[in-house]
Amino acid sequence: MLQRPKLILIDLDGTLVDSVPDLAWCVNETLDRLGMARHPESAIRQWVGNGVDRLVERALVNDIDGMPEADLRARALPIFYELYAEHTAKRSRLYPGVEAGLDAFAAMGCHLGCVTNKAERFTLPLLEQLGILGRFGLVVSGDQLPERKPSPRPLLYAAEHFRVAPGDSTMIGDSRSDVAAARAAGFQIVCMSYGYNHGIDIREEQPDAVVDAMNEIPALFEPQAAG
Ligand SMILES: O=C(O)COP(=O)(O)O
Ligand SMILES: [Mg+2]
Repeated sequence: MLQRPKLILIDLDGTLVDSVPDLAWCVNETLDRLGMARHPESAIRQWVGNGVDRLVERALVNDIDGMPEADLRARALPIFYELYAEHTAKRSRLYPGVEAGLDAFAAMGCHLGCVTNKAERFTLPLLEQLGILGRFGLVVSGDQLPERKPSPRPLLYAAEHFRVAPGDSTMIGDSRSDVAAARAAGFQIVCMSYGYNHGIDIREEQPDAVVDAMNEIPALFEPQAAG
């Protein structure tokens, strides 16, 4: 059993939202406009998780570790930003079990926050358009603090905001960055089996638990002490 948390922080892409259909559409439209070859959605899926700039950089060189020339990057990013601002939630959907999971966390009396590496200008509209922005007492986006996941900093910032100790906090995510950030922050970490961990099974990162749907998570926590 996992300790019953007072604070739950939840990752966005690959955890709450299947955002790859919009991200892939925008990446490929950007590549088209630059006269470059498109990529299959399955490749693009592996590049999500380190922010939208990093996604575009990887797509421009078709390599998760690569970096494009500065002027190609500078031409591509504004095209992608303009497209993604329009296509933030056109094809993106909440995963099954997310709303029921959020209901259950609220019923447990937990503070809830969203901690993502996605830039704020896309994070807030995405949460809003999918109808779950109001569920979170705090949203920490990838460009809001000097460091993002896998740094523990956004998690510790949120714990401080809610005045909850890291040892009473749980992170829910889908990638090795979420596991690393949670471990370094002293949070418990639960991962979703369905997310985007760069094509690698998240079980290899040894989170405290792996589940197939968010509404399975409340049953992992020890029951509330009587009285
Ligand atoms: O790569 C991104 O833009 C965001 O990814 P995350 O929500 O999984 O942190
Ligand atoms: Mg994620």
